[in-house]
This record gives sequence, structure tokens and C-alpha cells, in this order.
Amino acid sequence: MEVRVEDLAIVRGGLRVLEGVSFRLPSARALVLRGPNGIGKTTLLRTLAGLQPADAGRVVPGPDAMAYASHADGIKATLSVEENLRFWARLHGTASITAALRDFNLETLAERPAGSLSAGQKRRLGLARMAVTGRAVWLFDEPTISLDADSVALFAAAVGRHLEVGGSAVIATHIDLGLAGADVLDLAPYKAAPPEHGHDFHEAFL
Ligand SMILES: Nc1ncnc2c1ncn2[C@@H]1O[C@H](COP(=O)(O)OP(=O)(O)OP(=O)(O)O)[C@@H](O)[C@H]1O
Repeated sequence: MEVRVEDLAIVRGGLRVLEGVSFRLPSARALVLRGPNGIGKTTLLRTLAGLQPADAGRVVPGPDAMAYASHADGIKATLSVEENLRFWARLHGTASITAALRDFNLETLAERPAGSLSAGQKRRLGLARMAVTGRAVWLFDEPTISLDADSVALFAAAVGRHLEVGGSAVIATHIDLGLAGADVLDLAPYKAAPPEHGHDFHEAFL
């Protein structure tokens, strides 16, 4: 399934942050989002995921094809690792959590309450969630934060397998994940022009 983003403009905190963003992401490909802090990587991912409307332009397919792993891991602390994955699997109508447990090295932690996991283990669980969604397009916001080198490799391998079966991924990251053939989109050129009356706020407080 190809993702098409056409002339997208996005808003955060009432201000346009990016405009004129267009790209095509064919199936079996990954796209790495780059750009300085605050350029709008998170905001773009949230818009692709359907968590906030676009200010202009369009995204095809819609959010039902997307699974989003945000900064927050979305973990239920009182449930075990396995129960968390089963919960998400049921929510998305998928049957098995076996591959997700294995791929993210969670098998020995399956019975542990998720709230007792280390930061990196929690992150692995948050990422494993993507593998039980059955969604074609995976969206990741800084997925490697808290991960050690082995876990980064696990993550890259899991994304690689998803691409092999025709999935795709959009990943905001500052590090090189070693994903073969990933495209890179630098968002800096799409920074929205400042509003014409951008000084009003400041003046109001003088
Ligand atoms: N809740 C909010 N209210 C107002 N402005 C916000 C809010 N969240 C983010 N912003 C602003 O929107 C802009 C885009 O933020 P965003 O988080 O999308 O950037 P980013 O590229 O993901 O940054 P980073 O690399 O630091 O994670 C920034 O200028 C940020 O300060």
C-alpha cells in the first residue's frame, strides 16, 4: 500500500509549523524523517496517524492503515507484558502475540507487570505493540530512545521484516538505524513562514 502525502500543512499550538509537505512512500519502504528540534516531526506523525487534522493537503490512506508508536509508550502498568500485548492484539483483531514477544526479546519478561520494567524494556514493549496491530504503515517517533545497541538492532530487524512482507514505516529519528534503502526526508525546507503579525503577542506584553 502506497502512502501519498500531498501538499500537507500542519498546525501545532495554533501556529502552522510545516507547509507544502509532499512525498510518496511505496510499500516495502521506510522513510526517515529528519530535521532540527521543533521542526514538526512529531506533529507530522500525529497528523499521519489521524490524531490531529491537517490544516491543508491530504494523506492517503487514512489513519486506519496506520499504527503509531509515540514518545509515550502507551503501556498499562498494572498488566503484565503478555497481557498488554494481548490487549492490543484483541483491540486490533489479531490472533498471535508470539512473534512480537520473540522479536522484541520480551519472552523472559512476559509475566512481569509492565510498570516494573526498565525504561528500555518498556520501550521494547511499546514497540512490540506495533507488531500486533496488523497495520500496514508503522509510524515511529524517536523509537530508539532508552534502547541499547542490541535493542536498536532488534528494532531495525523487526522493521526490516515488516517491510519484507509489504509493510512500510515512517520513522522520526536522529540516529542511523542501518535500514537498507531507507529514504530520508529533511523537513527543514518545509518550515512554515512566520505569521505576518507574529510580533503582536510580544507587543501585547510590553
Ligand atoms: N502542545 C503544544 N502547544 C504549542 N506548541 C507546541 C506543542 N507541542 C509542540 N509545539 C511546538 O510545535 C513545533 C513542532 O513541534 P514537534 O514536537 O512536532 O517538533 P519535532 O520536530 O518533533 O521536535 P523534536 O526533535 O524536539 O522532538 C515546535 O515549535 C513546538 O514547540
